[in-house]
Amino acid sequence: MTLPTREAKKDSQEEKTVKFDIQDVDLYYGDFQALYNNNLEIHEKEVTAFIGPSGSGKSTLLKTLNRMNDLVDSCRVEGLIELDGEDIYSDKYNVNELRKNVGMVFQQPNPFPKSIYDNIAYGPRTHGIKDSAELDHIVEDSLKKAAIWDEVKDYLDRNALSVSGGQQQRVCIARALAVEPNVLLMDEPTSALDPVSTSKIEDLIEELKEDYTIVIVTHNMQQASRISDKTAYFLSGELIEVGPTEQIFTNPQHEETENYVSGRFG
Ligand SMILES: Nc1ncnc2c1ncn2[C@@H]1O[C@H](COP(=O)(O)OP(=O)(O)OP(=O)(O)O)[C@@H](O)[C@H]1O
Repeated sequence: MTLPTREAKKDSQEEKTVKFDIQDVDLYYGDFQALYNNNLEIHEKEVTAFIGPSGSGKSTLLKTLNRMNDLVDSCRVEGLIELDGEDIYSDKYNVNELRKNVGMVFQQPNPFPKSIYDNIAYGPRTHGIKDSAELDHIVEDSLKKAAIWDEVKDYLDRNALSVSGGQQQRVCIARALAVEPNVLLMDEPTSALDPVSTSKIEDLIEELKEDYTIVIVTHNMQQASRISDKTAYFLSGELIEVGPTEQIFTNPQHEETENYVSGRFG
């Protein structure tokens, strides 16, 4: 079921379309409060980076955006998170549809122990696509979008776990793209990769933002400054500051942000 969409909200100052509108979000794991009153707009076809020290809540907020946190029994979310103007935590919201629209890529490349082809075809098949020519087309198109087609096109039957870590991560990105999401969530997608693979993924992210809204958690501040349009700084579950990346790195408004981006934190 596709939910009706209201006219997308625009950010009044920037005239950008708001993809996610996060309002007054508190999140608890049992008695422990991990997020405090987070308010944030994520704009369409931009890269938004979440930065901050370990345990500050970056991954937790990221996972609220496709309800991955539903898998944690003790987790409770309060507040409002809208995607294209619809409350994604409403009882009426279709979570399968949400996860199709909002794909996720993790820190450790996690291809299925199957062929490269079957990794990419898995999602489309579960959504009912059986025609082999159509699947072939989706596999090729997704691998091309993830900038790995040329490297694997002659080895599509090879087990995805047998290619390099950097290639595995691009296979995982292709797998996420195969179900035609419009948002990609990336949780430290390059932290397990060497510098060359990291640079390939960064180039890819730059290309993908033409078509997708991307939210990336990263510990690498140079990476955030290289690839993101907006940066959000988190500390102890609070969103301290969000703004254009250049401003956050050169002229932050809060002392805590300044301390972190200048490396004086701790
Ligand atoms: N499943 C869970 N159950 C209980 N507490 C959790 C769970 N996941 C995260 N937490 C806690 O919530 C807080 C925020 O964690 P989170 O992983 O979101 O931080 P982070 O900023 O992404 O950290 P890192 O950079 O180390 O990945 C931490 O105190 C963490 O221990």
